[in-house]
Amino acid sequence: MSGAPLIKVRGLRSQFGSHVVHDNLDLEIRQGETLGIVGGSGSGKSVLINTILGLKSPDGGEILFRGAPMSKMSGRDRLELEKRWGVLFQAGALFSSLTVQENVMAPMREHVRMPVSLMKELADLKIGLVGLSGEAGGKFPAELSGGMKKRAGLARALSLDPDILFLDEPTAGLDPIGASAFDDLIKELSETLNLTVVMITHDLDSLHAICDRVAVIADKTIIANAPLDVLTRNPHPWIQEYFGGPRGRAVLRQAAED
Ligand SMILES: Nc1ncnc2c1ncn2[C@@H]1O[C@H](COP(=O)(O)OP(=O)(O)OP(=O)(O)O)[C@@H](O)[C@H]1O
Repeated sequence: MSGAPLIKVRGLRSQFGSHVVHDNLDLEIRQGETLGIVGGSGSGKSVLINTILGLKSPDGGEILFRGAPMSKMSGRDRLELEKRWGVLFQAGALFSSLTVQENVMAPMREHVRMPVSLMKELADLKIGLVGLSGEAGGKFPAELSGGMKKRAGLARALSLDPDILFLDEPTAGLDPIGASAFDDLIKELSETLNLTVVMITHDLDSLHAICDRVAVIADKTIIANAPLDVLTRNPHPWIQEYFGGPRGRAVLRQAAED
């Protein structure tokens, strides 16, 4: 279920030296939706997410949160806001020297004051929520499979009960069964926790399985942002090539049968 605009990117320009990545890019993320972001390699998907997250400053344009420019927020308001955002980066980025439980507790230690026993309890709750056993909580990242690492990363992203979840290629590196199970998990969590999900992905199955809308980056801007069935009728050459290839056609055939 999606609703009012939550985040608006308006006229974004991003560049590194003379290399312009985004030029006059507009994007709207709606409350409660799962938005997929696709685009060729190097088209600026990660830079876009990093800019929304405040890890990179816009070189032009602005990011609005519930209508308010984020650049004008006080440091304190910004920090409060960021506590409500969960992020799962591409590599999972777990601390290798900490157990899964300690990894999930890390954002709590940084942002909230509560007894460690309560943090442990909450961390175990999140670990269960992503489908990991209690035993996994005591393991170190190196002892986990790729799929388990992703789940542990997701549990950490959920640590502070976020409203918005940013996922950078969450199913990359998983086998098709693992990827499909992870898609199901994200869908289930977004529905039960009423999350807004913004997800970079190259995975056509994920786009079909969980995204309400899909935004396409090409030519330094968002060229389309629509539900998958509408998007695939867009004549832009990149969209036609992406969705019209053999893998794209297979997913769309499946979508038509569902
Ligand atoms: N810190 C940086 N310094 C210089 N250039 C950068 C930096 N970060 C990103 N870029 C450049 O910005 C462009 C967009 O990068 P970005 O990582 O957003 O692409 P992407 O669409 O996420 O690609 P992929 O699908 O391959 O992960 C690339 O040309 C990249 O080289």
